[in-house]
Amino acid sequence: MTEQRYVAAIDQGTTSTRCMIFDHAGTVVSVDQKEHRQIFPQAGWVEHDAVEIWENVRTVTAGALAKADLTPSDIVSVGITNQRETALVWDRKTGEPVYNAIVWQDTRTDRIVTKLGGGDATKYTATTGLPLATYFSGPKVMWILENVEGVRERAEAGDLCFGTMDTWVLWNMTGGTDGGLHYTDPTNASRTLLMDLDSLTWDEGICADMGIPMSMLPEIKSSSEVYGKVRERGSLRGVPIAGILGDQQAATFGQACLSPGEAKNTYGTGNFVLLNTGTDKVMSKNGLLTTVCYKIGDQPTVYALEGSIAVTGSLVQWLRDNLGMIATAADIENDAKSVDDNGGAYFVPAFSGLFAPHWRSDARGAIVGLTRFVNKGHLARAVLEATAYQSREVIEAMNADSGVDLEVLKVDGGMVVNELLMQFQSDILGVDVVRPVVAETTALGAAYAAGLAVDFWASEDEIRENWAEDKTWTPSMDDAEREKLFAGWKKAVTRTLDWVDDE
Ligand SMILES: Nc1ncnc2c1ncn2[C@@H]1O[C@H](COP(=O)(O)OP(=O)(O)O)[C@@H](O)[C@H]1O
Ligand SMILES: O=P(O)(O)OC[C@H](O)CO
Repeated sequence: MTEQRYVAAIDQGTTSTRCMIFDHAGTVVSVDQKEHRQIFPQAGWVEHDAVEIWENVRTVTAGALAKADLTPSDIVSVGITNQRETALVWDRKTGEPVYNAIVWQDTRTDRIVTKLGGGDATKYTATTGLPLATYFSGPKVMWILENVEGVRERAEAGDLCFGTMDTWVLWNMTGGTDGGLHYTDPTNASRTLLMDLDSLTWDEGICADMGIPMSMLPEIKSSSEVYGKVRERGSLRGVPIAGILGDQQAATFGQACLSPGEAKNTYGTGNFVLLNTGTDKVMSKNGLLTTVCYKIGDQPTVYALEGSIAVTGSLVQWLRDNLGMIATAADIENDAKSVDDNGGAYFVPAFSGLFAPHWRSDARGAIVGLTRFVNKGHLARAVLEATAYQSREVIEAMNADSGVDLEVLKVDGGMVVNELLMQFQSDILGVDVVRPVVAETTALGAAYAAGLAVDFWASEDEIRENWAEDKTWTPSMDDAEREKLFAGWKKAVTRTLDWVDDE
């Protein structure tokens, strides 16, 4: 009987919002997707219109149901997954955001984080697992409180809510101003710089340092439990909302990296490598983040080490949208195939500074090694190679921190259709790279979390059984060539540092 029923997942990503419906085998039954505007008010700032995003959630939810010709009674539960860190503050009485959502890539909090740390970027690392960096939500909320008129008073009066996009979507789906639930899960909360990684509670001292009233913060629930039901006017009316995972943790879950030592790399706007470290919290000495991987109901918390890379697929977008060098993202592969190598050119896309393992907000992008020999094909290769080198940097750091020597890297995300990139990734790492049949692992992971909570899937074993390989790439580059290329990359990275002057 269960085979006739389905689980839905809402994936609120950086560039688009999707709703996907899955059956019991984890197969995609239908998808609907809509992009939203990327707002760049000034250099280094990135915002989203949260009202537009909520409208898109409604549109794609209705769209996915219609495409599969399903009604809410066919759906056992719905999960939410989301771009992480992106911070929103809204009025709990009117439902109106006080400012656009400040996106994870935004670097406007540069000076705020430097001041907070007083020269020590690791000030909150022991508690939160994170370095002080512009990437995380807390300083973004601080910026809103300090810079949007009247907001601090309203926050102190208890009128405002803070949330990452999971919370915004959940609050609206469950009724908004009419009883909306103000909850988040530990994977999202662990990206705010405000949560204690051991107790999974908000740290009052850090909140006080940032001037963030505790009344603004959502309640931290688990990643898999029934939080509530969709509001009566919603197209999924009455369906239990039963899973919340940040998108990279959701992809880890959807890739069935459910045992310590298993890792995945997601190739989207940025790249995010997560290694499941089990119930052990591994603190990084090599520039990685310690984060919550998932917490299923009242089971013990599972942690992960994460290597977050800010710019990978978005570099391909930049080539398309800002330079017009390619017409579609897929064109980059043909251009790259027109040459045998990078011709000596390296492209370091430090557009938001450099994230893991460097954490250098003073870095900016650079193309180095240019000669008159370099042509469009070489640059296309340099663009794709940048993703693979950055991935190797964080995987090396992971090995140093955890001792785990990956035998195989599971991959997913929008860039993994690029065969040249996948082969180069395997070559530059010297390990097998494997892509699963269902590459939509982010939405799948959220669906699994929501399905486990209502016993649609009985256990994590069923999730492991559903995972199936589509294609594997094996290394074909000799060691000397591999190390020569990677040494070139490391040298190129040094050329991007110390670029932004302190004003
Ligand atoms: N064939 C391709 N080669 C290289 N990059 C690609 C290709 N197709 C899509 N991309 C990149 O993949 C990214 C989209 O991946 P996706 O997983 O949908 O992103 P996100 O979830 O971060 O919004 C875009 O940045 C796009 O430039
Ligand atoms: O929406 P994505 O896939 O670009 O993922 C964004 C990450 O969650 C940022 O930490």
